[in-house]
Amino acid sequence: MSEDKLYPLNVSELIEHARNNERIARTLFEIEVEVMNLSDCAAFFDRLTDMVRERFALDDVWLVLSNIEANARLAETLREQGALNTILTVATVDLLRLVENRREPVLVDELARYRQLIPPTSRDRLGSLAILPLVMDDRIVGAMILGTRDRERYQPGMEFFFLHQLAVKVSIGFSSVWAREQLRLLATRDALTGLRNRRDLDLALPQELSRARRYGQPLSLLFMDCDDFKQINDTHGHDCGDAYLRFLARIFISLLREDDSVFRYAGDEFVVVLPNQTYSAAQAIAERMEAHLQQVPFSWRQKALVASISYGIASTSQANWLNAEDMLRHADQKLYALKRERKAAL
Ligand SMILES: Nc1nc2c(ncn2[C@@H]2O[C@H](COP(=O)(O)OP(=O)(O)OP(=O)(O)O)[C@@H](O)[C@H]2O)c(=O)[nH]1
Repeated sequence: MSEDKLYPLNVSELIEHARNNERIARTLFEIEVEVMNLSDCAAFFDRLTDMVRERFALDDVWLVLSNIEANARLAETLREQGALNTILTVATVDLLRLVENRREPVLVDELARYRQLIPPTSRDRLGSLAILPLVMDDRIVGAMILGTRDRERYQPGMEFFFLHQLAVKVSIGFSSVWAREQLRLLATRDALTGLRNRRDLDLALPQELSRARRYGQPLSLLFMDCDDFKQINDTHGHDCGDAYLRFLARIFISLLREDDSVFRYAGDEFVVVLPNQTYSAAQAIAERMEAHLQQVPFSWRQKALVASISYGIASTSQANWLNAEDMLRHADQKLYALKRERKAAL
């Protein structure tokens, strides 16, 4: 995207200039159409940076996010969704200083000062940059950066009308894909623990079951419930109960594999879906969780509370479940049978 011929001197140059501008405008429109309907942030960002790099013959295009609190969720979402292109994180003060706190593109051909905005692998090969501030909710939250080996291509003081247009389109596009993403998160996540919620389990479990059937693989699930959770609330307060549930969620996630999923089913009940795991593997996981909770107490205001859970297992390696509800009900019944057994033994 070169906009260096601002005042052509003759008619043929003027026509060429107009044609060039038309080409750029068309390309920008094509990029906008292509990325407009992408529904997740990583797909939006990957497609956008690939297209900008290809269509404008750039050497590198990447995203920089400032380290403000609001970006942590965005960065995590991009990571979870497996964004393939480079994303750098920089301190907000540094970013604002380097883009001079402006919402317009910054063109630079002296790169030393901007090193922290450039991926290490590109630092020694680029000659100039166009830094396009990314604005969300009226705040500069990052930048999309266009890098080229050509030192002449982006120079301070150059006209940047189309780059500015691109920056605005990127900001609007990113804001709307992120808003859609957050709506989806609100609908599928439990607000207290950040785990997937029951509604998401209702969608995911039938899919996992039919996938397991199709590929002839086992599928197991654990239905888990905290023991005497009401007593924790009653003795230490609701805040402690909330923190305890968040603690459990972190422990469960840390002990599971990437393919496994944990859901908060209700109050103090959790469901773990274990694709490709047999009954005995599920049993081993549940025992590992119990043992871990015995060893790592939850600490609340200098007190160590030992969390304990009961669980029930349902597995396709034991029965040929016709549907997800039956499987879930079976695991729930097993859980309560174990609870009764444990209480009777006290
Ligand atoms: N702090 C907190 N408490 C919750 C939340 N959701 C549900 N609860 C409480 O969880 C408690 C669950 O109590 P019970 O179902 O009797 O379970 P329990 O005390 O663990 O008893 P057993 O399951 O028989 O061991 C209730 O007191 C609910 O008020 C929450 O989000 N935060």
